[in-house]
Amino acid sequence: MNINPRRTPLIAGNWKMNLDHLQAIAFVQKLAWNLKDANHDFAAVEVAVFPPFTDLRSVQTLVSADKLPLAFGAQDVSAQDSGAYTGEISGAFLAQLECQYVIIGHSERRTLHNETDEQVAAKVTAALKHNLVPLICVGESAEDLATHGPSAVPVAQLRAALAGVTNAADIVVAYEPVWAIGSGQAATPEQAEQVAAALRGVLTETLGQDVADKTRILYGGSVKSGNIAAFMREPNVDGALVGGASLDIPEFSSIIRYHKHVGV
Ligand SMILES: O=C(CO)COP(=O)(O)O
Repeated sequence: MNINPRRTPLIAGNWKMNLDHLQAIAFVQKLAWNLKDANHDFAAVEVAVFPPFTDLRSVQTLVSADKLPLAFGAQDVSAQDSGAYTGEISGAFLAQLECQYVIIGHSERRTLHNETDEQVAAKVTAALKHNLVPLICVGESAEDLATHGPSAVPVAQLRAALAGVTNAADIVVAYEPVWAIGSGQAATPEQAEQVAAALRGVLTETLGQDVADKTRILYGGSVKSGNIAAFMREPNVDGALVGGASLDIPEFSSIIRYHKHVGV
């Protein structure tokens, strides 16, 4: 288990394009009750949800009114602040909605929307400008893995994403191998650790030891309640970015409470 006191584990749920704003309210309420009933210690394992843009105002209102100990964020952000960018969402708007985090460079953005490393870097800079913590996603495809080995592509993607980051910024990195996303075939904990260690090396190189020590690196790709504990035992894995399983309250709650039900 990760015992680095500088890194609070983070379990994050990326809802992708699921749950409308009414469903989001019911879901977040139930998730919070479920975790409260289970006496979840939010200071020991942080929980964040990433609903679609159209849900964020509803989630913010609920979290704020009921003082729920849940963090939330958006699934993407514009590199621009404002102007003639139809369909884009400014980091300023997300900050006004009290989003703490924003996912940047998810593989579905990179592959389905041809998002480049340069665009990812510009979005990271924009997020930091608006005091949002960028949750930077990196990961190799099955072809990349066969051609370049396990860490070359994620390492290059992270270097590129940090191009405009100069100071000791608050960031989170998620290693999500493309072949493991939604496939039911998760990486092994050893594979995740190998890449996470290489990514921490990039953080040390670019932002210094202190930032590298306190930055959380998550694993994502077919995380379930049955495999989370093994990932969390790895020294460089500080949490998970969960897709499908984050939409099932008992399952997501079980992932969040990984140390209870499997005795890590
Ligand atoms: O893409 C993911 C989270 O961002 C992972 O998705 P799954 O957990 O559904 O594999």
